[in-house]
Amino acid sequence: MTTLLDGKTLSKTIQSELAEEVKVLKDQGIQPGLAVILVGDDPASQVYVGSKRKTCEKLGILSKASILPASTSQDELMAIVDQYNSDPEIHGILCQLPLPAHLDEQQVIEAIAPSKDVDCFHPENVGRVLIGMPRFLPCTPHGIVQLIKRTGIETTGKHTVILGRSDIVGKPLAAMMLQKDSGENMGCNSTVTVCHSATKNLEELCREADILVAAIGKPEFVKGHMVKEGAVVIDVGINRIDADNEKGYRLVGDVDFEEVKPRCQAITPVPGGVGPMTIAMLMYNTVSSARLS
Ligand SMILES: Nc1nc2c(c(=O)[nH]1)N[C@@H](CN(C=O)c1ccc(C(=O)N[C@@H](CCC(=O)O)C(=O)O)cc1)CN2
Repeated sequence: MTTLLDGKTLSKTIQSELAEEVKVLKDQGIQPGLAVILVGDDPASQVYVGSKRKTCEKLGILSKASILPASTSQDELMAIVDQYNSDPEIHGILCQLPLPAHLDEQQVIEAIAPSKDVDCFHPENVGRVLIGMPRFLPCTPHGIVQLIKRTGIETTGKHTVILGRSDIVGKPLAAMMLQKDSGENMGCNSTVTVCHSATKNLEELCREADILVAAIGKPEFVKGHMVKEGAVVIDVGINRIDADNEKGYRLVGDVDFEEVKPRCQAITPVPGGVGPMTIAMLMYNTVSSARLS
């Protein structure tokens, strides 16, 4: 029997825990607040920003948003970041990615005060994760580790193979899976291999994985023959492919779910796997930031 790693349900459990913590903070006179910046009209980004705002409301977190046109200039965007940096009601700031092509994402990321960088994208916070002294943990990798650990899946001594070397998922997840597990730091004591577009023996490496994480943005790339019997498969991909339905698309992951599922010990679905965990861990960071303020 394959275990379904149900991120939708686990994210609700984590949200309930956080709602309790928000109540405690409010009793102490601390109202957690998150600022979300969205530039342009990318439909998927609009969905994610909407979910972030709704989740804040549900948890009792103050949410402020700057929804800006695609024509916004770098200077205008930087001014908004500055404004939130000095806003005492705001403990977390995020700029939804990707930004329109004319804007410099890295400059925006580096302008966010590290103490309010709840995405954990600022170089200072990325560096802290790398040396095992995190202020925040990056949301998607942290969501993956929570899904694995709270299901009771062993990570110590296991071989984790990550497909994709993005700054948001592949690289920080590699650091967390590699990190020595010392109880509270979300380290996993795993042996890690990161595969990318120039990796030669990618299929062979995938077949060696005890834990296989697909984060390459290629619809249904991982096929049954690439997965070892009894592996744990984590699908980070959220790809919209054309479909003859009301929405005109359906979501598929980077894993061919039907082919891979029968071979696995456990697998995340898409939708309802890693995606909802990303938002839960963003809320976790916002509450932590308020607690630290
Ligand atoms: N500033 C950031 N930008 C982006 C991040 C991020 O963490 N910070 N990650 C992704 C987008 N993302 C959050 O922002 C995100 C992606 C997917 C989901 C999610 O819940 N997906 C659902 C399906 C939703 C749908 O219908 O499309 C699921 O998988 O079940 C949440 C957040 C890139 N940008």
